[in-house]
Amino acid sequence: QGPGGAFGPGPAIISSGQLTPVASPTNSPTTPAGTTTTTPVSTAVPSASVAPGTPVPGQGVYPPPQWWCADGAPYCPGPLLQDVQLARVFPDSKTFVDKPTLHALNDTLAAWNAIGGNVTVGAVETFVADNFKGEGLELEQVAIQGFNPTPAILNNVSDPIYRAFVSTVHSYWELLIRQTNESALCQAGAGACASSLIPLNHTIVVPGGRYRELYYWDSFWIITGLLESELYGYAWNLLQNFMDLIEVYGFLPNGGRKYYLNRSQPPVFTQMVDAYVKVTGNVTVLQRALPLLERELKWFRTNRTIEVTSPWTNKTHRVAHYNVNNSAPRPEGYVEDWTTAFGASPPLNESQRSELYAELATGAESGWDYSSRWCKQPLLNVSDNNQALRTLNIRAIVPVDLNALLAGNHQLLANLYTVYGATLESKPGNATNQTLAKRQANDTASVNPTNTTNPYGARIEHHLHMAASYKAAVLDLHWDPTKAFFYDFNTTSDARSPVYSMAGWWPLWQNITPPEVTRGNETAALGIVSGTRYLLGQYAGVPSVATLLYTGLNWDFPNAWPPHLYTTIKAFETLSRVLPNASVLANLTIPYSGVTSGQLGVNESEIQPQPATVVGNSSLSVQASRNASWPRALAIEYANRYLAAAFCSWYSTGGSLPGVLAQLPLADLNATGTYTAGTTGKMFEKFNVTDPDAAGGGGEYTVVTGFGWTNGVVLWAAAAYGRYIGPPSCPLIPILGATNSTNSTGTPGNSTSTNSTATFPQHKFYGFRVPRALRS
Ligand SMILES: OC[C@H]1O[C@H](O[C@H]2O[C@H](CO)[C@@H](O)[C@H](O)[C@H]2O)[C@H](O)[C@@H](O)[C@@H]1O
Repeated sequence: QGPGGAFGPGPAIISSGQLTPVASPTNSPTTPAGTTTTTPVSTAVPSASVAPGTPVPGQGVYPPPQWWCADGAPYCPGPLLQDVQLARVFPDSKTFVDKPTLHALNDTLAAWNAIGGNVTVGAVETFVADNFKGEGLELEQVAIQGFNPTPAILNNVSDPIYRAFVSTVHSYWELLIRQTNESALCQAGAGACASSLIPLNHTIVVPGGRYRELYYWDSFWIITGLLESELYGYAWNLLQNFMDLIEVYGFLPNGGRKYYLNRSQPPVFTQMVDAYVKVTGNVTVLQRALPLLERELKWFRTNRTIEVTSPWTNKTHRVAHYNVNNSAPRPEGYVEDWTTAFGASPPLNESQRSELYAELATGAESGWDYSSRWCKQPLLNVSDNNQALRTLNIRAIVPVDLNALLAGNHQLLANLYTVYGATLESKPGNATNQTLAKRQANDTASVNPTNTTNPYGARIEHHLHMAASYKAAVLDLHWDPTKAFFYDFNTTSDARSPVYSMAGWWPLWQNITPPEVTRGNETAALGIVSGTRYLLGQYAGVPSVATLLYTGLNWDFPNAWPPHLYTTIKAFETLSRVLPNASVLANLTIPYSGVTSGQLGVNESEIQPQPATVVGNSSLSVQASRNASWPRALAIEYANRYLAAAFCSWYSTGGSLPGVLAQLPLADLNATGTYTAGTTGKMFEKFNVTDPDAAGGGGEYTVVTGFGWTNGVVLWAAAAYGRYIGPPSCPLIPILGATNSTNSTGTPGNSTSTNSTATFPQHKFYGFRVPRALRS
């Protein structure tokens, strides 16, 4: 990869007109186009936080031009970008690079050059105000089409509060659907304005907040939710956009901005196509998708694999790692990356800085930006993350989740060829085609490489071989039979990483079971879940905490991310399938002493405490889980915790459900420390393992709300497990259920819940609220 590498001499750019919009296949669900509604464009005004005459730091030392950014636009690393970003006229580095220029690129560059040397913060402030438009202007919100206010999944949710909540989350898609705003688009050429947006031909669904464009791996959970919401057309549109992107660039970039073109993200496109085909039975999408799925997987194989010899078996495996060719700060994280390089001691020389920038971009490619998983010394200085970030070593790590995912992708692609080949064999228009496809897509056993009648026999064989190859690597390099869990493999130390992380569930998500478990050994399987059974009892919030190390990084304790809630439950579902006769346990949770030795990578004394101020641990509140086999019970309890966290954090930021649940009084909302006056409930991008009421935190930006994958996983969890889950219970938050009864169901200091059958808001909880801000 590099100049002339992945996609030719310069960046190829999709612009309207360059790509022929793809027609909807005849039997696809309606593909919505857009009727514009109010476009939520914010125009952050540049504002200096120091005296205008203050010189911008760092002048004269700039990173080299980057291979992916040949047009000298303001979002490309160079003097303009660095001086503007280091003037810090916006609190968030992403704001500036999302602003299109007001005038032609040439005029903008001329205005910049006119400033001359010795750039001051005031000069930057004026330059940005005079030459740039609102960030995100090139995308517009569109009115949702084909919206069914009562999708079938609502019937799967027993509790009335949750049902109304899920219905509300379902309605949030409209807030996140965008289409390229043709009228605001910068055309190609020197006389045109410049914008970092990659224009797309179809509607997208954005995560929300500062993430105002398409994101690659987020879109898998977004599509999962869209399918639950019966919004098949928007799922189809996302797939078409991804296919357009593969056609133009040869791979899928991190997101829909040109500054993301030097990297990808966890490759979940095959999973998206598979999910779409399974739910809709629409296999015609495969006609275009199959060659492009091939292309994406080949890109990973060509650009992101290395050979590693196992220290245990001496076998050599070709395995994937994240690896970005980059020698400049990330444009959207410029201040942060520059500060990591320059703001900590000892000073780094130019080549050390280049290496660091490659590591930082590679961390972003992993989706886990950033985490103790990738650091040589994650706990070096927890009050200054720059110290740990300087020890990033991600390119030398063979991530367990990535390799498990690739194994699963090849398996799914073999399945999809089988399905598509079968439909070609039957007559076009045959009414049984879709039924057949749907059945086969759900039946992995249907893949038969010796099926000579399938025209794709050779491709099926190839992908089964690739799946087996990645699977063998995962079981050799990542599975630790002593600790009974899957870990990253570190090529620097030639050993497995000691960090217990949620990535370790991905092999089971992708149906890779260790040999002990495959043989039906329940004791071995209980060893795998021992750590998570302990965490379920230890913490009050969503137990799928990224890691157990409290570093202050975004993908570490206490943050629990929606994708991992999903993949962990999927892993439990795999165990449930492999062990159909698994026991019903008297106690689902266990003490630390019951955890397989060494599994969690930290001693009991190093386990972060559950703050006593958060009471009302909602674990094991689900009656159904008490009678279920343990893999199923774990899945139910995880879903319960997740729905509780999504609901409670939304409710404590002003959420209400007309006729079902009143908004909290202002005094209570203010006490939460997360409420912003005048707003309604927020859907957070991540949660806190210790507190179902709170959002996650840390990382390089303020917690984001919206939020695509959060909503997608709420809808999925509700559809799959909502029937088992009773009323929500939020620690120390009075739930103002609509009821005529004045009976209190709570006592001071306990969490509570309410039945929600009646009609008028009433305080149901006479407890007290501990302001989050006062908690340790
Ligand atoms: O601006 C900082 C980084 O933001 C993104 O990463 C985070 O948000 C994404 C969107 O929800 C998510 O996909 C990713 O896992 C998060 O860590 C972006 O993807 C990064 O490239 C970017 O540097």
